[in-house]
Amino acid sequence: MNIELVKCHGSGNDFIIIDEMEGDISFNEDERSSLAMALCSRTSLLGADGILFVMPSEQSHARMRVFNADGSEASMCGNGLRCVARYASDKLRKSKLIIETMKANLAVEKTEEIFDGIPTFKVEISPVSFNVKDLPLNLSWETLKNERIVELSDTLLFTALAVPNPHLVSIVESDVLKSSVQKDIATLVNGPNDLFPDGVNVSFVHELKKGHIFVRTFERGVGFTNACGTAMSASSLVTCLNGLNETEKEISVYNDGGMVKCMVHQQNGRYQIDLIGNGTYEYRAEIEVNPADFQNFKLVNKEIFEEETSKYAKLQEYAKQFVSEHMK
Ligand SMILES: N[C@@H](CCC[C@H](N)C(=O)O)C(=O)O
Repeated sequence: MNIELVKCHGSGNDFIIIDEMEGDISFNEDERSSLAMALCSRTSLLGADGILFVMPSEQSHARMRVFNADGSEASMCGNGLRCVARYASDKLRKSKLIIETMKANLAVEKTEEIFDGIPTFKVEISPVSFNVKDLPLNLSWETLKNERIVELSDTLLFTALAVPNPHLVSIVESDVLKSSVQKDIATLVNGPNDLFPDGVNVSFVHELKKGHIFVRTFERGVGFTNACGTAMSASSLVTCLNGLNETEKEISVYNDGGMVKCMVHQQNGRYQIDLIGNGTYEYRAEIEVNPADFQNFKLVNKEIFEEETSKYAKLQEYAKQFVSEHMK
């Protein structure tokens, strides 16, 4: 069979978009997982952090399912939702849409450019829960906010939250950020362990200056990525809870792949975060696959979006410069 795809990224967190809207291709659950492992492998002809399947929805304009590079399915993906927002808004010619995800129907919209010439999308990140059961995190307390987990570190303070995929966030100094501590902790909680039976995305956050933070994430099912949208949203909320930032005020979130903006809203005791950033097309391609052997797929053609890539490089350069000037 032949599959047409679009390679897209949000802050350098890159995805293969496969469109199942028309019903001319579809996969069973094992095939989706095997396809993700085969196409996302960095040694393959494509390579990505995950696959985004765009499907028809009965209640929304489209449905997104996200599979990590290791073949596991995640309940949400913030950078991926911006990519799907771009794809679906181009396809359906609508600038505001609702996208069905595993646990919620989320509002997305094309918005003012975050940087010159960069197609920009605002996506809703919700629901948010601090209940450890929702990650799940096996602790006897109901929530974990700025607490030690002695099995992981004697000194760091962690906050656990589901947005609704699971996140463990710690605000750290730059020496900790530059050390191997994050990798060691993330490897532990994403292997066989009693605390996080389903694994967890682990983020270290560093304040660059008021209203500007740096976030690096080790993603469940992938490893370190250039950025993780749900993690940057969760981290922005954690900085508000810690008094570093304020709700209803824009927070610039820098990452290894660029920069996004987040705004945390609180209404009737519930949090919701706006994640605003690029949805950049890298290329369009067609592959030929044998469903019994996805790994040996052939690349039939590839059309690169040079202009988008070069415009995005300017944003990346700006973000890199800002981080190097403000990292204490
Ligand atoms: N990169 C994504 C999150 C993808 C899913 C995550 N690895 C998980 O397993 O929860 C984002 O931008 O949010």
